[in-house]
Amino acid sequence: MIKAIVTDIEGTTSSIAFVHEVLFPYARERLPQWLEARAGQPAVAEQLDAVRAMTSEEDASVERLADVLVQWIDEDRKATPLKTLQGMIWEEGYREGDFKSHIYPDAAECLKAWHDQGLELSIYSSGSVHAQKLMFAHTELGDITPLITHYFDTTLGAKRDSDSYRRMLDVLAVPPEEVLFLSDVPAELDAAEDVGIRTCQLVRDPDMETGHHHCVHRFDEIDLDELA
Ligand SMILES: CSCCC(=O)C(=O)COP(=O)(O)O
Ligand SMILES: [Mg+2]
Repeated sequence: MIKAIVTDIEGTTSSIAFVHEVLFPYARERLPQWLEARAGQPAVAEQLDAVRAMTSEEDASVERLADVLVQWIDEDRKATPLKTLQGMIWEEGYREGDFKSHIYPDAAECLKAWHDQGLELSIYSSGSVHAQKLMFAHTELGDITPLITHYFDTTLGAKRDSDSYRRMLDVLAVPPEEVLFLSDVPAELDAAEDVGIRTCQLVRDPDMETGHHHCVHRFDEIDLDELA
């Protein structure tokens, strides 16, 4: 019986277009000036040092690091310091009312119904935990955060690495066969399946790559008994 559900965000609860056409450009456009103004703040300086370490450019200027980070945005790199900085910039966007986040109505409705049935709901995204909380607090359909227990990001490990799901199970403290992971990316589902987690692929777009996992188009097509 499924007792805990963990869901991906981009392409699963929320549209890829919102992430790639609203969030990423918002951060990309502001990042150079934003960094120049805040590079001395400890929380920002820590991330810039992490980028220096990752690129082996120990003496890189803030301007150089901004170029690296913009390139990482363009390559959709899931690097933890980039994701942390993006979350800080998006916080300003949400606060200023520049955008609200997208969530598919079927996802919002099912998360609410599953929560009301007593299932424990968690998120696993490459976006930072801070960015995830902002995203679910500011959806077009209201604040979804009261439904969510755990948030996992790349500090857990990469989403295509089975060890990340092993660590997740330690936190969830639920046997793997009682956990369902939802994602639009077969490689992420493969990694979860490797440790015994049940899987279901969201295929929001007919052109999506599929694997051998059970597929649905919407959350309300998910039959928890069938997947148990
Ligand atoms: C927290 S919303 C921003 C999502 C994001 O930055 C991203 O890279 C999407 O990754 P996901 O693992 O949700 O596909
Ligand atoms: Mg995804």
